[in-house]
Amino acid sequence: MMINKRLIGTVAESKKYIAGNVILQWCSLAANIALMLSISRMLAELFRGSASAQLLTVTGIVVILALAVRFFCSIGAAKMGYFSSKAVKKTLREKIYQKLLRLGNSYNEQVKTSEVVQVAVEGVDQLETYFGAYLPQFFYAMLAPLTLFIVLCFVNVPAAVVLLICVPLIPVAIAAVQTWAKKLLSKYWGQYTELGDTFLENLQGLTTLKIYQADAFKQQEMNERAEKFRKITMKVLTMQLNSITIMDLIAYGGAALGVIMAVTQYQSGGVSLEGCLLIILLAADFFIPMRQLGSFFHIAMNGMAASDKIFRLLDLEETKLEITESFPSDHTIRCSGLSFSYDPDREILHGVDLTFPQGSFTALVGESGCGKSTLAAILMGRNRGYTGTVSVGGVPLSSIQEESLLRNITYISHQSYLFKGTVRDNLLMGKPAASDEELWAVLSRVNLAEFLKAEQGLDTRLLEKASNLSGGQCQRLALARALLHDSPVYIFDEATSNIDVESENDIMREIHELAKSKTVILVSHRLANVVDANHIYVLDHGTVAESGSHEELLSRHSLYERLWTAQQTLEQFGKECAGV
Ligand SMILES: Nc1ncnc2c1ncn2[C@@H]1O[C@H](COP(=O)(O)OP(=O)(O)OP(=O)(O)O)[C@@H](O)[C@H]1O
Repeated sequence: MMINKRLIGTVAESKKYIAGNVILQWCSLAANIALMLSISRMLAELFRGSASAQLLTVTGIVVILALAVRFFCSIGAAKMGYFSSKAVKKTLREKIYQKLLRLGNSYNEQVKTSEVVQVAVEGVDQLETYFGAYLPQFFYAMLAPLTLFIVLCFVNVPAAVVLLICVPLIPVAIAAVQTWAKKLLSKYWGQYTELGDTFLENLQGLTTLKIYQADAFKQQEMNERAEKFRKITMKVLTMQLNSITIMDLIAYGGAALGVIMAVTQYQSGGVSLEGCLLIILLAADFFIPMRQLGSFFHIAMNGMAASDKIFRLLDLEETKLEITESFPSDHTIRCSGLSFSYDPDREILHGVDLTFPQGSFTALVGESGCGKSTLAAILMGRNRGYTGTVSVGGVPLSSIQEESLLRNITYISHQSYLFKGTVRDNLLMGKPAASDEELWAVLSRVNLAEFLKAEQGLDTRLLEKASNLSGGQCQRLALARALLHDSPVYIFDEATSNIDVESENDIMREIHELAKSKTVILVSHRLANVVDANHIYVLDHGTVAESGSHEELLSRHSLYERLWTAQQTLEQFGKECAGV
């Protein structure tokens, strides 16, 4: 009945709160039994006309005491539920976070970021109710009917037996609905996320939709999806309401049966008037806990689905612990027979051999989709499932600790991430101890100092993803941060794509400057940027088509020369058009 031992074991701390919750609910039940016992005795005496003032006083005291116990117990139980939920949220979110840290740089190979966010936020929230409400109710729903059965056995055994037998009919009814409900719920969640994705995409691309007047069509598409979702939501609600009706029928039917039993037993002299009244007053209590459990059932189902997702994430294979090597001082990088595929049936790199000597300036060029960025991601430790060897100073890349690798190789792509905050905050990520003078010096190198001086200097605020800066300014700032990082190896992956010529020239000038003292790997589709490289690898469909210096490659009259001529013609044409 949806009790996941592994899940409970994972949040062991919650066990004591669940136990506390059950004990408090049980105390409340005991107080209720005392209350009903006292009331039924008083009613019987009143009926007989022999109620004494003393009995009325004692009943009054018992009523007040029992109500007070019930009040404090229900507050206590709610508190226990809260503590248990708190422990679950804290423990599971910490575990997910630690797992992500252990998965490291390459976590994206195994799980999508959106899934991690969904699991860590919504998934954990769903388990909060599972631990805080469903689990305590599950145990209490077993304990309560047994307690009442024992008490009523002292009053009248046949009535107690009939009531106890009727209780399991509720879980049987729940189990009958479960198989159908599971299928329906998984369909419901599928449509829910699908609708959410479409809605978000259309909202983000609204300007584009307006430009191409495709918004009406997209609206119609979204309406159709929303209508499908409405229908399935109604189905889920109908299923939930129907199952509640079935449970109510069993619960109140069972209680009515108990009442009938009590009355017939009273008529046949099998039970006293007090006993008969007590059975009538307590009959409903036999079923209420199980009925309550039934209404938590749907929450528990969602909790189970969420826990499956959480464990799938927690069970992902991790980087091996024996990875202990530091980044070697000789940082010549060698790839030999390197092959890589994202999908098993489509190989992207086919056994390439490349060398990036220490202190050299090497370029990777080739047509779009030939595998340049894939190679850069392998060198950064983001793509791990390769075959062949990649080594740094003779040490396999896979045995170098990720932290050490990232401290020694700085990667700058065309979409460098800048965070919301000040320019200073972003720059200090590169070198936390840097002084303001150092920050200004590096900003001057990337030609950003003047612009920032006209703003609020280092305290200039950046919006999320630096949306208040131009593309060129973002890249200059990202380069400044990378220069502060001061690592022996730099990889520039199309770092000057989609930016203005002036920014491109500034950035390229700095890259050339950097190449005098560091190992620089430059991935670029624009060949004019790689003319000065010591060595150029030309990739073609995942293989090294040719390599050499710019002059050597031109003299071969092969692929490089063809790409070079095509680009030169295009750029010349562009200049002429601009001149006209
Ligand atoms: N995450 C991914 N999953 C599956 N396939 C991918 C993934 N990333 C890239 N690819 C595929 O791998 C091939 C090489 O992509 P890569 O980004 O390395 O090329 P590139 O040479 O850097 O291209 P560009 O110059 O256009 O950036 C492409 O065919 C692309 O479709």
